[in-house]
Order: sequence, then C-alpha cells, then structure tokens
Amino acid sequence: MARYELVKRSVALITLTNPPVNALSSPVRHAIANSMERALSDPKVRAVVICGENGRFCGGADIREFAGPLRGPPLIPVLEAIEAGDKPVVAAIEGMALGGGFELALFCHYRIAQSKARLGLPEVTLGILPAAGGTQRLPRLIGIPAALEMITTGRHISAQEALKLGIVDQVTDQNACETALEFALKAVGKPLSPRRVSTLTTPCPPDLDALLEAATMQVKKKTPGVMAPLACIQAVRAAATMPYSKGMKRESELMATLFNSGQARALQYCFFAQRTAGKWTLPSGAQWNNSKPREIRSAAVIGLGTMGRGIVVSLARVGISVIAVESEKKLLENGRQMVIGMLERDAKRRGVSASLNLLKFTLSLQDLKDVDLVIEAVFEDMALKKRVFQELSKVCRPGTLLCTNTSGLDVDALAGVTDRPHLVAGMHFFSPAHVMKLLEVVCGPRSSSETIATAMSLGKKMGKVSVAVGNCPGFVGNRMLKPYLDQATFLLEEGATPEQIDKALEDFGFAMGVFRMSDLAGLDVGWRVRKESGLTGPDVDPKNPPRKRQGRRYCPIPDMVCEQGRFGQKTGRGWYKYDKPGDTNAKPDPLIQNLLETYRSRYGIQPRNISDQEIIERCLFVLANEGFRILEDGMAARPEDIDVIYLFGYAFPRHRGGPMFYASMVGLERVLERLEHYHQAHPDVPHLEPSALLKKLVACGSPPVQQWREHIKTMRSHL
Ligand SMILES: C/C=C(\C)C(=O)SCCNC(=O)CCNC(=O)[C@H](O)C(C)(C)COP(=O)(O)OP(=O)(O)OC[C@H]1O[C@@H](n2cnc3c(N)ncnc32)[C@H](O)[C@@H]1OP(=O)(O)O
Repeated sequence: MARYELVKRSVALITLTNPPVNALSSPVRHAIANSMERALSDPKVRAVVICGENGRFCGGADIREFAGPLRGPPLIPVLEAIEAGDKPVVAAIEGMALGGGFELALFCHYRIAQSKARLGLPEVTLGILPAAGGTQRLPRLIGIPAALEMITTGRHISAQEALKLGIVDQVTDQNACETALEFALKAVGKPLSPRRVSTLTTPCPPDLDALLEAATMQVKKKTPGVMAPLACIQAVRAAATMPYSKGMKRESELMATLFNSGQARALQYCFFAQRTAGKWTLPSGAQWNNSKPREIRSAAVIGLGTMGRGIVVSLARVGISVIAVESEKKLLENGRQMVIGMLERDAKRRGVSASLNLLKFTLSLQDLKDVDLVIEAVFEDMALKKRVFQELSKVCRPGTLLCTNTSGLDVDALAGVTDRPHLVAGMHFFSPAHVMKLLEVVCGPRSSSETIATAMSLGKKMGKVSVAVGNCPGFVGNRMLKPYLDQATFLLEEGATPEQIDKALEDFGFAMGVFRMSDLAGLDVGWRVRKESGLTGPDVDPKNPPRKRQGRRYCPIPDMVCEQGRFGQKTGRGWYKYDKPGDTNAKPDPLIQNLLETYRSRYGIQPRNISDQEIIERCLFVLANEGFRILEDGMAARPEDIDVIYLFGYAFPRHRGGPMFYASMVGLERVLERLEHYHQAHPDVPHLEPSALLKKLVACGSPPVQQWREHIKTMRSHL
C-alpha cells in the first residue's frame, strides 16, 4: 500500500499505492508509519519525498472505513511522526491532495505541487470536519479568513491559488516527484523548526469575533440546519485562541459530535450514491462497463425554448458543434441572440473564450442529415413530437441517435414512428438545462445498449449527473412529484396555508417550499397538462363531483388560482404576491387566504390545525412511497438512483440523503405505520396506500438502503 525506495542514494521515496485515489485506508496508514520509521532510522537517508501512484497524491481518508470500527493505526500519530522527524519531508502533489491527503501534506515540511493539481478540505461536504489537524494547521499557515473559507465550503483550489496563499512552496509544470526529489536534497541541513506548522502562531485578525460571526450567519443562510460548517467555524476559532495541542483536542471533540450523526451518514451516502448512479444496467445484461459509447462530435437541438437554449449551451461549451433548429424566423432569431448571450456570459465567468464558432442556426431539418445525435426539445405535445421524429427518421443518416427531452411522455411511442427504434432514448434535462446538473436518461424497451451508453457518456461530458431510468409516465422525478404536490394541496383544503407548508418544508431543509417553488417554475404549465388530460376545464363531466376524478380525491384549488391569471412570479401573483412581475420576494396574499376560506366553506370543510409533523410526513412519506413503487416497477434500478435524482433535480436537502435514504433513517416501520394511518384517514388517495415493496422490506426487518436491491431483484426490471 506504499512503496519504499532509496533514490539518488540519499532520498527515501514513499509512494502511496492504493488505487484509484490512494485513500488513507488502514494498510496505507500502516505502510506510511513503517516507511517513515525506516527512513528516519536509516543513516543513508537524508531526506524523504512522499508521493502517490498514478499521478494522484491522495484523496484523503478512506470514506468506506467510516462505517465500521477503527482498524489499524489512527491517522494523527502517523502524521505527527512525519513532522517530528529530523529529516526534511517533502510532499510531491500530483492530481489531488484532498482531506486527509491535504493534511498529510500539511504535516510534511515542504510541499511541491504539479500545476494541474487540486487541493482542498472537502470533509464538510461529508458532514464532518478536517480532523487530522486541518482546522488547526491551515489557519496557522494561511491565516483565519482564507482557511475559514476553504474549510467551511470544502472548495478545491488550484495549485496556483495554493502557491499564492502560501500553502505550497513551489508549483511545477514538470513531474512533481522529480522536482520534489531535487528540492529535498537542497533542503538537507536547513533548520526544520520553522517548517513545522504546529509551531507557528495563527495570525489572528483584530476583528476575530466579527469575522466568525459573519461566517456563522453566512453558513446558516446558505445551509440552514446543517451542523458541519458550524462545527468547522468553532474549530477554526480554537486555532485562533488556543495553543496547538489544545486546539487539536477541541478539533477532535467537535469531530466526535459529527462523526456518527445522521447528517454525516446522509452526506457520505450521497457521495457514494452519486458514483453508484453512473453504473447503469439493462435487462439484456448490457451495462456501464461492457458497453461502448459512440463519440459525439456534432449534435442538433430542435426547439429553442428555455430548455432547448440551455441544451445548446451545455453541448457547445464542451466542444460539440450544434445545429439549432426553430420553426419560425422570429423564434430562430430570438433563440440565436439568447444562446449567444448565454454562452458569452458563461465563457466570461469561466475565463475562457465563447465557442460561438460551433453554432449554426437553421429553419430546416434538412440541415441535420449528417449530425451524430439529435435532441428534440419542442413543445410537450405527443402529436407534434411524433411528427418531428418521423421527419428526423427520413432526414438523418441511418446511424444518427434520436433523443427526446420530453419530461414524461412515452419514449417508446416516439421510437415507434422512426426507422431506428434502437437508436432512440430520452434525455430529460432539468430547467435551466445549462445550470441544472441532473440528466435522466430514459431507456425505452427498444433502446440499444450503445444508445444508452452514448447518452450517459454525453451527459457526463456535459458535466451532468446522469441517471438511467425506465420509460413510464413522468419517468422517476416527475412521477414522484405528483403525489407530493397533491398532498400539499390537500393540506391546503384541510386548513393549512401555503406559507405554513412552505415553512415546514424549508425548516426540513428545502431551499424553497413547494408553493414558492411552484411560483418560480410557473403554475400555467401544470394547468395546461391538467386541462389536456381532462382533469379540469370544459372536458370534465358536469356530473363529476368537483373534488373527485375517477373516484380519487382531486383538489381544484391550483386550477382556481390559475383561472385568476395567477401564474406565479412571472405574473407577479401566484400562491404568493410579488411587488411586480418577475420579482422573487414572495409575500403572503390575503386574496389566497380568502380563496381558501371561501373554498372550504363552499364544500363544508371545517379547517383544522395541521402540525408541521403532519406536513412533513404526508408530503415526504408519500414521495418515498412512490419511490418504492418505482423500484417495484423496475423503473429505477436502485434507491440511490432515486435519491440522486431528487438531490440534483429537485433540490432535496443533501444532509437528509434523498427521499429513500430519509425514509430509511426515519425507520421503514414508522413510515409504513404513518402511511397506513393517513391512508385510513384518506382512503380516496391511493398514493397513500403503502407500497408492496415497503411492506416487504419491513417484513424482512428493514434492511439498510444499500441492501434493498437484493429484495428488489426478484421483481421485474426495465433496467
Ligand atoms: C477525518 C476525515 C478525513 C481525514 C478525510 O480525509 S475525509 C475524505 C476527504 N476526501 C474527499 O472527500 C475526497 C472524495 N473523493 C473525491 O472527491 C473524488 O473521488 C476525487 C476528486 C478524489 C476523484 O474524482 P474522480 O476522478 O472523478 O473519481 P471518482 O470520484 O469517481 O472516484 C473513483 C473511485 O474512488 C472512490 N473514492 C474516491 N475518494 C474516496 C475516498 N476518500 N475514500 C474511499 N473511496 C473513495 C469513489 O467512490 C470511486 O469508487 P468507485 O465508484 O469506482 O467504486
């Protein structure tokens, strides 16, 4: 797990060898300790260089080890032996030095970084803090403000920034290890005391309290209810106010409060879930590691509405040439200007030049005959989409992949009108498509493994978190959203207000409650879908009870809000009122309160006090319940996939892990019992009826979420 070599006759080269990221697992810690002992006791050795194999210094502690009891030597004493030794130790940082890897480098006397290396303390994103001395050593090295920012955000910095901050001693474009070996020889004989970070005094700003208070306010605003950043601030305070040894003790006490917390478990689960989600499978046995994606050099996007424009930008900024198609000259011109503006702003922000030369705008589908892949992003209307796919089938060369950005329509029905159903898949982006990280790749029953591999790999290239899902109405994300939204409006009927429901969800951790979010997204889209599907409007049979559709409970309040022209922020009125159209500051609206009161008295509903607990349980347990049904139906391969979709597409609070992980943390038995209770109270809401999979898991003793897959295996799968 670490290779020991004597090089240049007098330098011990210790290479960490734990692929893929040289994490500091127990055998690696052992090997470092043994290698250091050997180097320090060998009279031939005058200096030491520590590097990582395969151009990666070290990705930090082995996160997988956090779930079990500590085995092997604890990290801090291993690192302390490096600093305390009487021979200069140089860290040769290539690739990355993160978390414990960065802390390892901070215990070395010198640090050399390759110019492409990234450094950082991302522990906060895992719900913990840099507890191998990071919170005590970094402030001593670079001062409180810069250290505080790095530690509370977990931001990775470049080698150049690390040099500017004084973290590394030299940046090289050459091999960091070679440079470090030369550097180490020159360091021999120089005094080591000033190089021992633990002996430095933290430069303490005069306004320390104000600085820490401002940082506290900032993290509370940015990540309300999240514990780790607040603990990081307390640890940094200790670096400023306590001697090193006491500060280390404080760091370890604070770590103890976080290490076994539900938030840490949730955030670490998110880390692995995100990586698991890329590992797609199909019923044919094809999967991520045995299917080759095609290279996509050119693409076309049809439709330059909000979604289409975002997709064009996402493609062009990763170097793919794009033909953008609209149906009318005016729309095309408007789209062109907006896309160019977006790309220019994006390039300016990233400090690169805008790739405008990759763009072509056209009114004719005929121009698409040679592209590698098409993404259709026209209006959400099946007849229109079918016409587009028929046309594409005639125009595009036989090998072109045809993808749709539909948010829930039947991908296989579109495949069926083409001459190449195996080359058709869904690529469901989230709005705004150039910002949102999620991509649902919809696998139709006839989509080939090459098609899915290509869509997944293209998503990755565009910087998206791509998740393979099955072809069912709404796919995974939007399918689950419906029962969640329904519960929110049922709660309105029963006595809650939009602001009460939003507050309960925001206290839970959502950045925005369901009504504020709906106002932002626009209420008219859902209204149109409901009208088209005959749930509201003239097509509804007048004999139909107003609060029922097909025997199920239906809440017409969202339709009534839309009938008043209240479409959300864009019209200055929705579930809330705004000072003017486009404003974002939502204020409770007495007119909505009136509407609710009139509605309740018209239908003889006695409003009752509804607790926050009921709001959370009904909204979130029903969400998870639909997730269980999706797993049962085989439309998602694993609970992790569902959670990743909700984390990246619907801003589910990361420290809660996602709806499925949250259900497991609450306890499946409790979720089942509450769903049974609510279903008994509302038998006309089938979504509240506990799913078969939930019952099965409870019957099996509520296994942890990572083991659910074994119980799902026996059910049918589309993935
Ligand atoms: C106290 C706490 C201390 C001292 C700590 O150090 S906590 C850990 C701090 N470190 C991190 O948070 C870094 C986490 N890793 C990453 O950010 C990234 O993996 C990376 C930037 C190091 C590399 O990114 P990339 O090249 O895209 O590769 P992947 O992210 O896909 O990772 C490859 C596989 O390695 C596994 N991995 C990565 N880091 C760790 C780790 N620290 N411990 C255990 N396993 C790790 C990752 O899960 C991937 O595994 P597979 O999916 O391939 O099985």
